[in-house]
Amino acid sequence: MTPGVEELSIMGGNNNVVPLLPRATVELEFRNIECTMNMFVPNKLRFEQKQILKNVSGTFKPGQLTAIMGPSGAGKTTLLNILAGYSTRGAKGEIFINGVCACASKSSGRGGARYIRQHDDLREHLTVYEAMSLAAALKLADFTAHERKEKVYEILALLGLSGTAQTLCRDLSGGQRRRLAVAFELLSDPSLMFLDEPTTGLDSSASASLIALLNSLARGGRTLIATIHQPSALLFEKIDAVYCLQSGNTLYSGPRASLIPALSSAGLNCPPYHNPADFLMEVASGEYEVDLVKSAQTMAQFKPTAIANGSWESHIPTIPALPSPMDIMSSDLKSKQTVAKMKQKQKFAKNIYRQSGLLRQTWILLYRNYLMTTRNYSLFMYRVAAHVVIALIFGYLYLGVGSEAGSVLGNYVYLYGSMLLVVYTGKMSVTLSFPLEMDILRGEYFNRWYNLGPYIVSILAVELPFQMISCVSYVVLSYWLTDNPLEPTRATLFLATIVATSLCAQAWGYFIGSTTPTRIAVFIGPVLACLFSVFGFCLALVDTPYQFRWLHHISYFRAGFHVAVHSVYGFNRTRMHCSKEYCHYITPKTFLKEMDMENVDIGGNMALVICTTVLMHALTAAALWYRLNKR
Ligand SMILES: Nc1ncnc2c1ncn2[C@@H]1O[C@H](COP(=O)(O)OP(=O)(O)OP(=O)(O)O)[C@@H](O)[C@H]1O
Repeated sequence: MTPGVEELSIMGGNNNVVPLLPRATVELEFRNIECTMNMFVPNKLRFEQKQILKNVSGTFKPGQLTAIMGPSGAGKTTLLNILAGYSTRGAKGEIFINGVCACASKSSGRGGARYIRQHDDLREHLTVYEAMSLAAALKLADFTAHERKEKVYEILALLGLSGTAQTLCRDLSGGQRRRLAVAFELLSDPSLMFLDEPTTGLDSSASASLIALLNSLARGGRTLIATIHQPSALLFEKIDAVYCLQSGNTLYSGPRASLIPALSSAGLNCPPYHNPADFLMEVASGEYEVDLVKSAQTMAQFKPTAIANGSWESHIPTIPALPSPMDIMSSDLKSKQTVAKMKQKQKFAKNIYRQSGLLRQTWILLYRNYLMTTRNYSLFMYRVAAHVVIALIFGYLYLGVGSEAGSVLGNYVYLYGSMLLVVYTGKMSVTLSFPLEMDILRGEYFNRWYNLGPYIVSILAVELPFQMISCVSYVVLSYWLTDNPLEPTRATLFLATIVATSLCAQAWGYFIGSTTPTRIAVFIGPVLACLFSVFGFCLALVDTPYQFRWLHHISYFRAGFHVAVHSVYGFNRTRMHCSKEYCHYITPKTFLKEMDMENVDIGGNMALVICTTVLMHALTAAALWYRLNKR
């Protein structure tokens, strides 16, 4: 199959047409796709194999909007995910993009495919224009700022979103959210687009306008494939081709216009004035007592020439089609200026939709995070306020214990409590929030907005300072209230240890959040923090059973805590003030000796904390890469 070449244009609101490029059309063919998953059967307490797709084949053509239909659980999303390369677990078979074979089990965007998921996770605190501009900056490296701006406005106009340009994404309606999700991907003008249930949750008018839009995009030469549950007759008319699944088998594959005649050929006659889509779903759900395997075979042999004179669909009202980008261009191409502009663009047609470089991506993502943070600073304020409140409470409970020889154990508990606090806040804030971020990251990464490295840097560049500021606000206040030594070396070392340990816990939080489902992460995080905290606080190394000593050595909590205690009582601190008759720990050295902290290797312990932090971030990056690339 030779890819056709289409010339497209999208018109801006100001009649200033920026021609889009000659774009190869994509024909997608798939053969013998199977999908088998291992499912845990609780009653039998074992895994069993479930075949979700059974040898399905078909072809999706450019210039058409194809609907994958079928009853719930028929395998629509599974097929869409495999075809898009979005999730290919358990898949087998062959997929051909313009005749070039790609293994179905390989997870990657097929032929630059874009995938729009059912849950359009948007960056809620950006306006529509900001979100689009930032996406354009990431995706369109070779466009000038002016061209990008023009293109953003053109696409917003095309999708009927011009009026919402300054609206925050969180305030958009369901239909507008879906259209914005499509708008993001149109920036790079993909030839192949997959949409998972784009109309779910929309009312009939929003669904109609979205399907009309998809139809007009398909007319521009794109191959559009969408899973659709049960379209109304009005929506169904806007669909060009239907691929119907029934329990993992193909029931019907062909033009929408041939559906009813094909069903008739298998003895399944759609009642007059009945929505053909509803009828198809009733057949696929087994409401008619027919052998569906035989019916599917008969329909597969049906030749479209047998279509009746169209009377079967004459009762369906016609929706006026949106002007397609092709139509728009054909009229505007008359302008010489436009042709010149197009020729100029054609020179670098192959690279025009090049993703930005890594440094630029980092910069754009940092700016995006900065914008979102400034709009949603309450979260940051709550976090700092919580640390300040705890500092005041601890400061009040342990007031002045740091300078008093009789209160050394009280101060020891304050130091332990401080360490525990920063470890928990550092870890849990990201352990729980990162899984929410995963979904949106998965979508943007799959659709090639950016690389993983810049994304991680941009996230850490916001989270690290947040946690540092929170820790500093806690330490400064509580350390002062507890009257611990204010000598610069001791105070700085204490602060540095607390911050470093908190950041290490945060790195653990990222690792747990990126590798475990939230339900498991909520207890794995605290359990690990608790386990590590035991070593070094209540349990000296000599008292630790041999089989657990490795935990003592790798515990970042122990390392940080020992340095913190040493910074307060070590470095030959002189005798302390004793307001009682007898103070056992009047010499700080006695206390350190009894706590098995007399010889703390400051450098070694700090190195352990820092290396663990780096290691956990590296493991998080590796885990994320694996999850995003091996789907
Ligand atoms: N990861 C999985 N492990 C085991 N079974 C799965 C998995 N994902 C999907 N399935 C099963 O595969 C079948 C098809 O699922 P799929 O989501 O593709 O159906 P669908 O046609 O899109 O359904 P719906 O319209 O309800 O979304 C279902 O029975 C589902 O339980």
